[in-house]
Amino acid sequence: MDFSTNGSEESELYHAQIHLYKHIYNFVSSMALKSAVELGIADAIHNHGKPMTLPELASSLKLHPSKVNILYRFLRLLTHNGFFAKTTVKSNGEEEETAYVLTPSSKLLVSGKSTCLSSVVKGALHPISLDLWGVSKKWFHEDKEQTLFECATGENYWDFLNKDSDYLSIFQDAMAADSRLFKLAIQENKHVFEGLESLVDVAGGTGGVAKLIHEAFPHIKCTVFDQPQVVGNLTGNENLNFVSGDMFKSVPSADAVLLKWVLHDWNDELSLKILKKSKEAISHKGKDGKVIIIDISIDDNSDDHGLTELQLEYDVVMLTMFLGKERTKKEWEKLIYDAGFSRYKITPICGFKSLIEVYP
Ligand SMILES: C[S@@+](CC[C@H](N)C(=O)[O-])C[C@H]1O[C@@H](n2cnc3c(N)ncnc32)[C@H](O)[C@@H]1O
Repeated sequence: MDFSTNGSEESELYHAQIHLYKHIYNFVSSMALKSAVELGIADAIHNHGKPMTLPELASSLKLHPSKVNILYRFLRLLTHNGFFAKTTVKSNGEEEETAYVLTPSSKLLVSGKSTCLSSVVKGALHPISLDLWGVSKKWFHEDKEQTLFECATGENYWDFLNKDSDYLSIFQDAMAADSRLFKLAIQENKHVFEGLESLVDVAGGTGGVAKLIHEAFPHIKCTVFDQPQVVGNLTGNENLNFVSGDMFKSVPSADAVLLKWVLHDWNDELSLKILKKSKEAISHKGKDGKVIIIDISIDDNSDDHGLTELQLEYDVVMLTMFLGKERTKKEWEKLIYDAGFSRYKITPICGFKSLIEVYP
């Protein structure tokens, strides 16, 4: 050992080692979660309708008997991580047996529910999302402005996505799932949409969010604006229509522009272009038009370590996939004022995101 230790140095050393090892092996927790989703553990427990013992779970998942102990070991980690909880049930012989129940986190993995986020697990932990990290050293040393994704695959993410229909649908499912949770945020922030007669959801994907707004405010004329390959074949109705185009060229006119999970994909220069096109789109409303941004606003002063960690992880995901970024309040303010808007209001929503109303 390089340095002599007294009690407190030893304790610091061991704490540091635990801290380091925990971060080295964090991926095991992510992968165990992915396995749970692929096996359908949350669905099995949910469908069982009562606490489920290990043999019951293994049988429902149709696992070979040799895998029951492996399932137990995965469940032990996932239970420790808060995805399942243990209780006891009495078996036929009145003997007490351990059984598993869902927790609020694993309830988010139950298929068919409007709050199901399994597709986000599948998308974020897909081999395509993980393999790129293998070239990160090369990426750092290359004198080329490109994403880690481009460095790994030779293509930008959107081109790649549009060529691989299986991966495209995983991506769209993940986006749609994330958007469904937005329903709660709409209910809690009705005032943001009240008084609007029209809204265009720019880069709105397949329209998940616009449909929620349409349900909550049927009188608002909603337009979903996205690339031709995303919305070209979609049909809507009188108050929900799909328009294809390029948001860097122009944005359809409306009382409000919604940019949900969009600006974090782009660097400041391109985000500024999108914001300026959005400002043009609401110009007919004068001072009454608004742009509604849903994105992360990093709070540097937050004492919620887990929340900040998640926001900073998202930032690195956006950087590596798109050269995009998650922004602090100060960075949002600069971008908003640089785009020519005069005021803004930030409201935290959905736990880790923010709704930013921006006015001309
Ligand atoms: C992260 S997704 C956001 C989807 C949606 N807003 C949501 O929250 O579910 C980004 C979207 O930007 C769209 N997009 C990318 N480049 C675009 C462009 N130049 N014009 C319009 N949409 C674009 C993509 O097709 C994709 O649907």
